[in-house]
Amino acid sequence: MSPITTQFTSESESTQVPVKILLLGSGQSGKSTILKQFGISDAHDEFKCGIFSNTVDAMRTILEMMPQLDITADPRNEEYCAIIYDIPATVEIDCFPREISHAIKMLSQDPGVWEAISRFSEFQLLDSAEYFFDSIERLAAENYIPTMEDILHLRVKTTGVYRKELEFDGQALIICDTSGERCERKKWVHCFPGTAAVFFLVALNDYQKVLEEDESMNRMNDNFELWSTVINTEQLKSAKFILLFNKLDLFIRDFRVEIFSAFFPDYISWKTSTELFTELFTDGNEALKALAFLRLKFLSKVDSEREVHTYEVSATDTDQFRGKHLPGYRATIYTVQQIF
Ligand SMILES: Nc1nc2c(ncn2[C@@H]2O[C@H](COP(=O)(O)OP(=O)(O)OP(=O)(O)O)[C@@H](O)[C@H]2O)c(=O)[nH]1
Ligand SMILES: [Mg+2]
Repeated sequence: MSPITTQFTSESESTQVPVKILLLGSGQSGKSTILKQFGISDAHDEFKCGIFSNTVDAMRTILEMMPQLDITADPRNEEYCAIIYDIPATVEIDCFPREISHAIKMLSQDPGVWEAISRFSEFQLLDSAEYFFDSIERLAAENYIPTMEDILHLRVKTTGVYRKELEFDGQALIICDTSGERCERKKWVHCFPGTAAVFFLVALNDYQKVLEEDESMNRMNDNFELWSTVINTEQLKSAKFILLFNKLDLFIRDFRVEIFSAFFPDYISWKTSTELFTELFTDGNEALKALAFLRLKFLSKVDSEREVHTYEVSATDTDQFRGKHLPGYRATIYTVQQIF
């Protein structure tokens, strides 16, 4: 049995007494994606429409941002830009018209579009944009049925609180998935009574982004403030806390030490002294050093008597969730199932 459920089971009178778990964290930290890992076991047709809208919306956002970023698309792709612009904003399609999928395919090969994607920190771009663009031919196939991986990449903003009852590893659980958007966080308080554990999610790549609802606020700073508030909340004093550092795949893929150290000016001196005095960093992976630093930053906001478990995950990674070891990752990385 996994570490968290083992604790709950030994403490609760019976495995049939449901254990209440809250998923908290800022918008897009991956709360609903974690929950999907428990709720969906197979491919599902009903997610098609959302996947198509995510794909079209992401391409439209990029095209709309390109003039502001001073980037132009290849003039030969103008007709494809026009096709994307012509799709009504609220369109609900459950299969990709050939014309649209072809336009997305051609545009996703445009160097201007690539450049805009590489400057994702300057605007609000869906983390799954590249995943969907890379999969466009498969998504547009006549007999397409979304895979588990597609569904995990789908972004649907949560509103209010979504409560799910399930049995996991023989233990009855009630999982409350909340909305992380600032204006929705006041609703969290209604879920606090009876909470056994809080899973607080932080998207590791947030240091490169600003909030959608307040573009003057860096998302990592918002995470620090939110974490300090939540961990010190009186009504959650007896709950166990699990700090989940999510989007490890994107953090490692996009890690740039100069951006990270510009955001955390004390990082380089910390790294240098840690390298001198410990053997922690023998594998030389820069992103994992930064991860160790971030973990300390978050834990520094916690009272010394308080126990907090930390894990790093990629909530969309089905290979990881099948328990495979990923090369270059530390052996201590758990799957979400293992953590529960
Ligand atoms: N690549 C990658 N994408 C992720 C990961 N976790 C979540 N995502 C994507 O990030 C987006 C946001 O995830 P959600 O689970 O909807 O985030 P949330 O915390 O529920 O957001 P709100 O409902 O707005 O509070 C989705 O498109 C997910 O597919 C991850 O570990 N890696
Ligand atoms: Mg959600």
